[in-house]
Amino acid sequence: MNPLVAPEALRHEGRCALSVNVNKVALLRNTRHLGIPSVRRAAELCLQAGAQGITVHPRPDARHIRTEDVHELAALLKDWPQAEYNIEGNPTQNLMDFVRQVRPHQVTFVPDAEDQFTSDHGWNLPADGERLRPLIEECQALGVRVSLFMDPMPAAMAQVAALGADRIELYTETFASAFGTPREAEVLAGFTATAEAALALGLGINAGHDLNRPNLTAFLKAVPGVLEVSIGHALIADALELGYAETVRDYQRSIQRAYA
Ligand SMILES: CC(=O)[C@@H](O)[C@H](O)COP(=O)(O)O
Ligand SMILES: NCC(=O)COP(=O)(O)O
Repeated sequence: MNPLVAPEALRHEGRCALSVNVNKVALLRNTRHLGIPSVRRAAELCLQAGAQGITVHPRPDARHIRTEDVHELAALLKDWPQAEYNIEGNPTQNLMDFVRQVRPHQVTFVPDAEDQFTSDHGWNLPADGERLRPLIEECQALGVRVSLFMDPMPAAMAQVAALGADRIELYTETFASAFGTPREAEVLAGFTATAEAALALGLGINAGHDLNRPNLTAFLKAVPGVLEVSIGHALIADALELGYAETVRDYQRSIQRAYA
């Protein structure tokens, strides 16, 4: 069992849950027909080490996470009742089938094109809003929390709230690329202002994209109320050197340092 407390309990402690994105384990696995490295085993080792959730982003071209991975991880997560399953994707493409079949704890709507290299922008509201509204309602009717992937734009938070979404996921690439440069403080201020606007409207806050061990503490110190970070690329790269367990523990230490 997960030795740490559940994400909802963490919220009350003012701490942040770590959801490990295992896309890149699948990417490596898919270069042979041998089934290694195992996505399921990677997720299990991360949960055993104290991760509070698993994230996948099954892209339409199945370049990494495949349909069977989504189902296998859903089965695994049933053995981890305190951990959360977060599925990311574009609800106008393949995402809703997964939501209907698997009913994860959370779905993150991301406005990616079918052949997107990697996610690189948030939703454009209100332009995309009316397409999203019925899909948000359907997810919520299935008991699935909905988070919208958003750029750091305080003024857009009212549109998110008006759509009835539960959370935003702050797209953090601009912070990651500014980290350690003279632009860092100014860029972080935009994230802080967006989080404050979201909190004032009762929205929950997640964050992700290019977060890593060096930049995570600074982000969480500056941005209030972050309930969950989903981290994949850097964390799996670290795990190639350190192993999953030591890597997850190290990211947890980075999170703890933000609230020390
Ligand atoms: C939604 C998001 O932030 C992405 O980071 C995404 O989940 C990663 O996708 P890739 O692993 O395909 O780059
Ligand atoms: N939602 C972001 C995510 O799951 C992982 O992004 P990255 O760490 O792979 O950039």
